[in-house]
Amino acid sequence: MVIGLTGGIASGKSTVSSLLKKLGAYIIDVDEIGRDVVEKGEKAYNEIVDYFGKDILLPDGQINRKALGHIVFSDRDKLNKLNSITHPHIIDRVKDIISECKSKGIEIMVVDAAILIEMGLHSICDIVWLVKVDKNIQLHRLMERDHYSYEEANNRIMAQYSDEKKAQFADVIIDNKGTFEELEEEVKKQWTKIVSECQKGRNC
Ligand SMILES: CC(C)(COP(=O)(O)OP(=O)(O)OC[C@H]1O[C@@H](n2cnc3c(N)ncnc32)[C@H](O)[C@@H]1O)[C@@H](O)C(=O)NCCC(=O)NCCS
Ligand SMILES: Nc1ncnc2c1ncn2[C@@H]1O[C@H](COP(=O)(O)OP(=O)(O)OP(=O)(O)O)[C@@H](O)[C@H]1O
Repeated sequence: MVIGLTGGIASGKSTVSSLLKKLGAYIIDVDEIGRDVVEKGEKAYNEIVDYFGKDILLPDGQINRKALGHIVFSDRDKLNKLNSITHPHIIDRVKDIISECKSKGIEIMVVDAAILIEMGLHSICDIVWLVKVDKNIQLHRLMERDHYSYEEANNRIMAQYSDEKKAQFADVIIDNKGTFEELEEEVKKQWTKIVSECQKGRNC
């Protein structure tokens, strides 16, 4: 069973995936893979430097993610370019990890990605969970967590599909407007359903 876990930036996906990890799921963190594929020496690195120039490099030659983020989240064409360079490598790696997990007999995998649907990764998942959150709460949590200005936070939110659009692809919707305890209770409830489906032999 491959669960696609999506939701806008700062909706609470990492919080949900830590709970799922404790419950026994194997977590595939797509942000982490995205960081790996742009490391110096990795496949996407040269293409990014060729297109964006050496100004986006740190003194040690690594990509300055803060600077690159600043550029792409305020210019849609440049974000599309960065996506066209990085996404094929990220998708390949996610598929490889899923195959490896399956060959090791791991039963429940979670693909945690804010832009799971935008990347088309939902098509390789058996079920999609959406963590949704009211935009004002999202803005507040994002500005607090990453110390972004209102404009920076809003640009990042606007670079992703809305919850309404994501909901069209979701099998399960978790509303994260409440407390951590309420979120944990909902995650456990959904987990119990998945485990019972697996025991009945569906999707697993
Ligand atoms: C633009 C970059 C350099 C900014 O790096 P930074 O360290 O500041 O952010 P980080 O990678 O930790 O991402 C933070 C959040 O931004 C959002 N985000 C990241 N990339 C994108 C994108 N291409 N489109 C929309 N939102 C995105 C996600 O919600 C993510 O959780 C980096 O995000 C990047 O290389 N993105 C392209 C690869 C990608 O799509 N990764 C995300 C897969 S889910
Ligand atoms: N129910 C909640 N109540 C209060 N704060 C919360 C709740 N859920 C998550 N948060 C906080 O909101 C912030 C965003 O949550 P989290 O990091 O899990 O989001 P995310 O969807 O993984 O973000 P990203 O897309 O950037 O990876 C964090 O600071 C987290 O502690």
